[in-house]
Amino acid sequence: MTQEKWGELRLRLRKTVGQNNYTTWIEPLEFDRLQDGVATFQVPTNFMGNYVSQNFADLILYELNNAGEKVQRVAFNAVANRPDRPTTTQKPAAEPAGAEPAAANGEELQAAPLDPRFTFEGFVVGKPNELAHAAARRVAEGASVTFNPLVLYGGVGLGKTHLMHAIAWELRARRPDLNVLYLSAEQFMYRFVQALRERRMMDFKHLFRSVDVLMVDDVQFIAGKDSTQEEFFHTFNALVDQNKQIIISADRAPGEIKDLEDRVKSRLQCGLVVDLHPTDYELRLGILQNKVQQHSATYPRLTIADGVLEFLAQRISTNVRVLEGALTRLFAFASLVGREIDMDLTQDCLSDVLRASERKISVEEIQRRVSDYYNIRLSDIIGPKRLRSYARPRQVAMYLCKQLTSRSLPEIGRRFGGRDHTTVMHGVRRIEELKTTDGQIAEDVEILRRALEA
Ligand SMILES: Nc1ncnc2c1ncn2[C@@H]1O[C@H](COP(=O)(O)OP(=O)(O)OP(=O)(O)O)[C@@H](O)[C@H]1O
Repeated sequence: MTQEKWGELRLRLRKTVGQNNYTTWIEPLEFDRLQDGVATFQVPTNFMGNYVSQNFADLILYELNNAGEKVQRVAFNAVANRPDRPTTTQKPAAEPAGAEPAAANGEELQAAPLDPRFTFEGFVVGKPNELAHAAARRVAEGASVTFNPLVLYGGVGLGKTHLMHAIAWELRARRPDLNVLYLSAEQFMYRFVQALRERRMMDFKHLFRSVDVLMVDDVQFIAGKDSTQEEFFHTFNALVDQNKQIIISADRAPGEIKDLEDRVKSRLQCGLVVDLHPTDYELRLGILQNKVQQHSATYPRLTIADGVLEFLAQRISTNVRVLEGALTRLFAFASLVGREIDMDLTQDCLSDVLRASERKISVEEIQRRVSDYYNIRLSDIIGPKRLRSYARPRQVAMYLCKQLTSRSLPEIGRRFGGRDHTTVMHGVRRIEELKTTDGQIAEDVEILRRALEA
């Protein structure tokens, strides 16, 4: 592909993602090469590479193929990286113990940029994250240090980095006098290795000991890297001695990080350790509603049909990043095809994501649960009787099959005694209507859904 062609494609992407996203994320991408089905772009930083890869890679891939290029994958390479350490959708793999990489030059050695969207205002609070949020808020007040360090831990994509950036933004606003340094554990290591190579350890020590608030993201990265851990330990102690605030994130509780020295573990456990629990349905729905508002600013003409967000919150329960990615993709595709975001578009556009996060709920299980619930026989749900006392539970079961499985309408029809797909569609629509007018049906459906998902 030529640079000119990329230039044209880029402009097409601007239409889809909106001017703001374009200026921040797409315009800085430099097309490098297309080889063996992989289109590689240069990006200024790792952070940006990860972000673009998570949020826009699908769209870029789509546009490239749409323009006739044969591309299977897009990759983003931070300018500061060595050529053999590309930034792809994955987080950097941990180095084998002791094998610390050579230092990189340039951008990567600066403090990591803060994502403008990762603020407290943009963080949706629910039961699973309320403690972590409250602790983060407290630290962000910048008052006297009450717990040191604050350790936020939790599984992938549950909002650790978001909360850390939010603290940093808030501190910048409230206490501009404080020297706040936010960086990933990986960057800490690069800085350390570079200082060693350039024989500038004094500068390194001075820099890290002069910050007022040190925030280190993904600390599990330094596990197994002995000299980096040692330096981290000394930095940590020096700052705690000066009563400077330290905030750490990790993907698991400090005690459970393999190959992290005991002395580092015990230091991390000295302060307040709070975890972000996996999201629940209500939190996921809240996050989706919040993100829809953000997308609506970019795509003011797009509408989203009732039930779509509830469906996504039910079906995608892995992590928030996947949920967000799904929504970004939906908006992008809906704007490309100029359609409302309804259930059909959602199922078409997200079939891979939905399949991947599909629960193991079968049509048979739904039929069994529903018949137990309404105290009728399984054969009455599947059989031909049209009595209301069978027909309504049958429609509820069809509705739940449509919501909770990836079966198509004809497939569902077949499993309900060989009924036609239009009968299933009618049943699903009927329950959708009744859910809004008949409180009893709404409650039945909700109880059954929860029982099936439990
Ligand atoms: N409660 C929330 N409200 C709004 N957005 C959220 C929330 N939790 C997570 N997100 C969003 O989900 C995405 C992933 O979050 P983040 O990067 O903070 O996860 P993480 O826990 O640091 O993951 P990792 O372990 O991969 O580093 C971000 O875009 C973030 O804004």
